[in-house]
Amino acid sequence: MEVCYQLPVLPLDRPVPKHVLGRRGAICLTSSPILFGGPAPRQLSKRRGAISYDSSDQTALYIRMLGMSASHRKHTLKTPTVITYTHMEIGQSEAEQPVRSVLSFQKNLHSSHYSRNHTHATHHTLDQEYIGQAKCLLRKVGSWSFDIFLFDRLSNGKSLVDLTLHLFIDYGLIKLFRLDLLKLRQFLVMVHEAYRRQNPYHNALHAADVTQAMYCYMQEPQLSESLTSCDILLGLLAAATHDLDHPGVNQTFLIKTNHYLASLYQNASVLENHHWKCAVSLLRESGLLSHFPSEDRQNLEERLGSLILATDISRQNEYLSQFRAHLDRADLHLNNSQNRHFILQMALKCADICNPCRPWHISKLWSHKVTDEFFSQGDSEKRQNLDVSILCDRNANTVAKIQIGFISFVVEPLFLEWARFSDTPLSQIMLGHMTSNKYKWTHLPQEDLRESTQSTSSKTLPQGGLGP
Ligand SMILES: Nc1ncnc2c1ncn2[C@@H]1O[C@@H]2COP(=O)(O)O[C@H]2[C@H]1O
Repeated sequence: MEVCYQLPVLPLDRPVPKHVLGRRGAICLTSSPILFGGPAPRQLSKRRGAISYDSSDQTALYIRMLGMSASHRKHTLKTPTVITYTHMEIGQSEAEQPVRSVLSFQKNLHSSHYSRNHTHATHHTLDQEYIGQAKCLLRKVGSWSFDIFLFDRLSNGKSLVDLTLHLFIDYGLIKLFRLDLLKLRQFLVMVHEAYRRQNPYHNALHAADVTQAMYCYMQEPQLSESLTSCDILLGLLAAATHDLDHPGVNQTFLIKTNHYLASLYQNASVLENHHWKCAVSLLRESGLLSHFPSEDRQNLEERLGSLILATDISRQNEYLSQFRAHLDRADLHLNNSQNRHFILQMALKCADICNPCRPWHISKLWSHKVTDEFFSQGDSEKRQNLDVSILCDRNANTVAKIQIGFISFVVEPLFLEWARFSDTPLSQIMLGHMTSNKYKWTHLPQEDLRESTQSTSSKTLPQGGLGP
């Protein structure tokens, strides 16, 4: 359906004057040949070169330990198509798989507990539903010390839905893009449901955390002055959906267990391609963007893919070298749409692995969660007589050891470059937490680290709780 946009014509390739928007800058209309119909970002059309797997540098080694293998890399960016996914329970035999695995991805969502019980709630806007404390906390959504664990509890475990909806409203995206609030909420509920709650780390809470971090980065001066409405829409959508239906194991595991996703995506960015296709699938099913001209919709889906694929940690060095080269040449001009897209990719990459840069009481919780997931993959590998992935062997690792390696070889190199690009108080705060967290993992006795894993946020919950 063609849509008649009746909002005033705004400059499409420039940030929108603040007075047009109210509180937020950088909003403009859709249907822009620049934003939607323009040439696909360079990363979309180009086949990737090989990552420095052969390099002996420690960063490459660490990244390889995160579960990628050079021989499996063959990058292609697939054309978005709607694929009906089934939930395969990784590590289980066909016979062990629960009945829901034979349902389609969408049917699963529709028949889910959450969807059934929240259909009527879609008549409410976010703020109407909020209890006072969650609402209060949301006022600090732009703060780096925002406690997503506490917010998740206050929002009855649906932090991803509430936080993302709040940001859409806050940015004025609903009006600007003529979004249907009910469809938006339904879409976000479907996104929430498509994350697997049994994963210790790759679940909806991680997506909420990444979305909040992405918001912080998009609020940084350079970005907030230059991002367009489409960039913002994409940034939020990509952050919220970037790990959809994550199975809780890495690509190597999928490859060595002959999982169908590995063959579907030819062993290249298997998980990221899956997350992207799930996101496209949910976008189409929800009809959220059905009023956009099809060319714009397609462009948005492709850009969404390019952002989500950038979160493939095995390609860290590739992106980092590009970033470094741009910074050395000082040629990242954010009035250029391709440069803005690249910065959004880097921002999403930072948001995805920013947990070691959070305050200690939050950061250490993520560290334990991600390690739980690694170790549970290792246990499954042992049960199946497979080689145990290095970081996944609970007998050969400690949380502290993993954290020190991850911070030194993956997080620090990325955030140092980010701070070069965005030399702001936030960047200094993140580097400060990162350094002090690394110090704690290095110097605190193991017993102290174990004792301190209880979230301060869980202690601040009101008596009686707020539901399941
Ligand atoms: N605190 C952490 N410690 C160790 N590895 C991490 C941590 N946070 C994120 N990661 C890894 O970084 C990866 C980023 O991409 P994935 O989400 O696929 O998987 C993530 C984990 O493997």
